[in-house]
Amino acid sequence: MTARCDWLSIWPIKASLIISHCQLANVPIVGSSGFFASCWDGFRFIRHAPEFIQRGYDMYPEGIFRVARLFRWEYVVCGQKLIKDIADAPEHVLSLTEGIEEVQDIYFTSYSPVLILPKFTMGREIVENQYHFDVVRTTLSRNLHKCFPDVRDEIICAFDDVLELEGSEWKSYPVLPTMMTIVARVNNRLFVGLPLCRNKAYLANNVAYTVDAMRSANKITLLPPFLRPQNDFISWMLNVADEDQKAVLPLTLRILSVNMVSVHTSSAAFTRALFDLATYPEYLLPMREEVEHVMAEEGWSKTALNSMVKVDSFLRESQRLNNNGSLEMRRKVIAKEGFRFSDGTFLPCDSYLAVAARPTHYDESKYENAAKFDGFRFARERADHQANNEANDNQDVFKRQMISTAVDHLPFGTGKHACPGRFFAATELKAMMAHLVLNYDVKPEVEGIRPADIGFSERLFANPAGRVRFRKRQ
Ligand code: HEM
Repeated sequence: MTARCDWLSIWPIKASLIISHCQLANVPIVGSSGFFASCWDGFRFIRHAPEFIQRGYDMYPEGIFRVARLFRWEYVVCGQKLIKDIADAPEHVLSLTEGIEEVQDIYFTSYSPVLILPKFTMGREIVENQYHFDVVRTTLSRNLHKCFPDVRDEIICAFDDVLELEGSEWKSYPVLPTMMTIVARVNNRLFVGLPLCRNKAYLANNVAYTVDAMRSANKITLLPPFLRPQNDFISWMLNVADEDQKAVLPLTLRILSVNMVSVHTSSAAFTRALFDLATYPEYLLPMREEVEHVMAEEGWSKTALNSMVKVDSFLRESQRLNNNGSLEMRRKVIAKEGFRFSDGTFLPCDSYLAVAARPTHYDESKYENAAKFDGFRFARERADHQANNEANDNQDVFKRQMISTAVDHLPFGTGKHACPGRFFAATELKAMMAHLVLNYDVKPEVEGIRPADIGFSERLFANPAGRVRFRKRQ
């Protein structure tokens, strides 16, 4: 099952690259190895990627296989040990930025527009100096406690303004665009503060280009530091940016970049959780009771969210089953000397690889009844974990919370590039879910039917037309 190279002279694109792979990468192929047959597989992959990847996973659950894409091979990595090799590899060996650039020509991954758009529209500076990601990693996460009242305030106002519910009426909403509006407002309360975060033109422009953010940044940079407003992302960036990065345009591009990386991902995750809630309504009351109980004991705070173990478990389970697609953790080997996995498999420089995330999440050896939505599976595990630790007087932290990444739980990736925004995302989504179950009733548009994800190649998108009905809690 090794690659044959005789046809490569007529392969129009990247032939030299593929030739070098033929010579060096001794990795089994899932699909066909002949030229025309693998071209055909490249096309078939667009419609049947999940089947190809699942088939490979079933054959090599602890190994690496490759599948033909239109113009290249994709190396797909499975199993705890090898995923950990990727997780531990530094950017100058396995590059996330370059791994993602390739797929952008065809479509955006959920989190990657920020990583690719810069190359074409914002200049290399934003890619080469990613200090705004360090701000996400450090200051943003550190400020979540302090900023939580703002986040909560924005959640309440945004749900009120966007859902516009009166009395006991049920209203049906397309979930994805509705949640995108809410998430964009909540995120921007933290990124640029009031009143800009509620400015419709600004929010709408965000996915295009943020003219208003530019104006706002313009005004802010004109102010002396002690007059600069608030505790928000712009002010955190101003604290660490080099002098030449404090100008309006660079700051605006960074805000745009953080918006792009955060709005789509968080709204897609919440949309899917809502589809799950409408499909399995039996989870609503237990979560409502939990939120009421925690509120009564602790009030609304970031710390109180830690006690909402059912809400946390529900969101984690929803992410497990509804990942963005079959593959995650895309990388390109950029080290000239290539990359060797701990099992000895060698991938040459310029190889593209990714992890078989969805098959991992659906693997029966990793999760009991893996294909079944079990919203409180992690809450039960947490209770067991606590009971055992009390018995052993052991202070081990429970590692299956929404923010915990692992080689068998990859919605945020894992390792060196694990999503640094997940602490904010989890805070926001848990607070939104708590607010929702406390204040609204939810039911599906069509009883028993969950809006199907839209698949393209290995990607899965939350159905943008999928609707759910809401009314004020009765
Ligand atoms: C539910 C919401 C989110 C999901 C599912 C998600 C998912 C991901 C994934 C899968 C990666 C790539 C990991 C890898 O390849 O190893 C990533 C990277 C990243 N995410 Fe998120 N993300 C979310 C929210 C956010 C938010 C809210 C922010 C910012 C405030 C953010 C900022 C980033 C950044 C900066 C990176 C690049 C990290 C790096 O290059 O090392 N994400 N995210």
